[in-house]
Amino acid sequence: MKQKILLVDDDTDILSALKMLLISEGFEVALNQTPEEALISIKKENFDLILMDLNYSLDTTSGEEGLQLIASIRKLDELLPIVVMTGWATIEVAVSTMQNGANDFIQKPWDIDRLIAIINNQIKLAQSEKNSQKLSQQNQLLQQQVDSEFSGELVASSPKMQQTLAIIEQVAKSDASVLLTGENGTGKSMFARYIHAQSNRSNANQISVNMGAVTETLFESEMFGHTKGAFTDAKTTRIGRFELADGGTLFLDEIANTPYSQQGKLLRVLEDSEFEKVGGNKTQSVDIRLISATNANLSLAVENNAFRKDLLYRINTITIEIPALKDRKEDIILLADSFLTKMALKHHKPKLIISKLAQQALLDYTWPGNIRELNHVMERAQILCQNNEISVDELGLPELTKNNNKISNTQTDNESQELATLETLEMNIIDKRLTHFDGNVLKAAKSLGLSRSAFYRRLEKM
Ligand SMILES: Nc1ncnc2c1ncn2[C@@H]1O[C@H](COP(=O)(O)OP(=O)(O)OP(=O)(O)O)[C@@H](O)[C@H]1O
Repeated sequence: MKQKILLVDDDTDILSALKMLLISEGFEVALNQTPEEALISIKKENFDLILMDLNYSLDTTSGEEGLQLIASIRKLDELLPIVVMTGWATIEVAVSTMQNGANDFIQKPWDIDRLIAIINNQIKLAQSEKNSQKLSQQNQLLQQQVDSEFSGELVASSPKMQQTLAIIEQVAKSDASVLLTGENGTGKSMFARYIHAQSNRSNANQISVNMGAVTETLFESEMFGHTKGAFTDAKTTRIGRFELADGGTLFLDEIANTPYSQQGKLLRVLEDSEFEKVGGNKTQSVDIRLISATNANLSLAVENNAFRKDLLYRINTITIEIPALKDRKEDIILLADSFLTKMALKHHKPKLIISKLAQQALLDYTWPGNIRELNHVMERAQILCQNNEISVDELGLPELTKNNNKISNTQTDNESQELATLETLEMNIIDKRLTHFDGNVLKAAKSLGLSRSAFYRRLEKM
């Protein structure tokens, strides 16, 4: 795509000469004769650079109008390169324009090679500044993902998971929108990452958004970004998640929790692949592959007017149900074992083994919290284990805890059993509420008198 330069000068001869020169150098060019026109153009269109005069009204030489224009452009966009031209260059003027936010300065009549070199340099610099802003935001998000999630190998040996994996691998290479459904902790986020890694976009980033954690008021700013000054706290331009995911994959987790009032906006961007930053009126194009996940029944949510039907059709080109752990028993011991391997490596300790009885207990349990719960059970067992073999008691599984009078001879054991019981109670209540409210975190949290973040903290603990 050609780079676009806005030329601002009251002298039409200069505009024509520069236009010819820049077009011959491969740029696209737009022309304005006044600062007012220039500001309107900049608000409407994306430019890669502004090349501008300092004086506009007849007989003025103060440069005041130009300096004001620079300041106004900077309020709209901190990174847009501005190169100033003037016929009476002095050091003071140069310093003053730079202090007001211009990036470089050239004297009229211009030296063609120098002008082109300045333009190319400034465009490159701005581009790399934009990229580094984008990268640092992407890094932050990716770091959060890496910190919060198990990054071990994917266990999927059961016939059910083999079937699911075959579909996932087939779908991954296409650009189709994928909706992953399944209970909490079944691995939807993990499979979203897997799909991205297997896709043709794997060299670009996958950006995740937990839709349940985005507040209604900040929804647009979070998703589409905002311009500097768009609202009181908008001190700098912010890049939204759509823009960060450009060229890659956008993963919308807990999609059922998208505030209803924002669903129309989300749909529009998904359909048009275009959006505007909050406070800006320039349209930006974006190229993303969408993966969404939910543990809610979205068709029911549509019937209850909690989820837009048209949005559902847009996100569910392919729906893949990730089976609950109780329906893929063949994976349980393999998963438990892989968690133990990972923990042993992490803590530089010998790997523990699981006794035959403990293995049977793991197979008999129903795993309402699925793989996340299994991970936590193994983590706790690793801490409580007295020797190198995990016993049934040390698993502390809920049913066993309730009926077991024989265990807990030490005080530590007693405490951990009590903790297990409380955790279990809490987990059961949270699970029931989530099922009752069809996976709607906000409603479930409210019904328990908890804030959304307090509820998420507990979910995370589970
Ligand atoms: N097949 C798998 N092999 C190994 N680990 C897995 C597998 N599936 C899930 N996990 C691990 O289980 C945990 C829960 O998985 P994940 O967060 O992907 O579930 P989820 O379905 O997205 O949960 P939620 O609905 O609560 O967001 C993570 O630590 C993940 O790494």
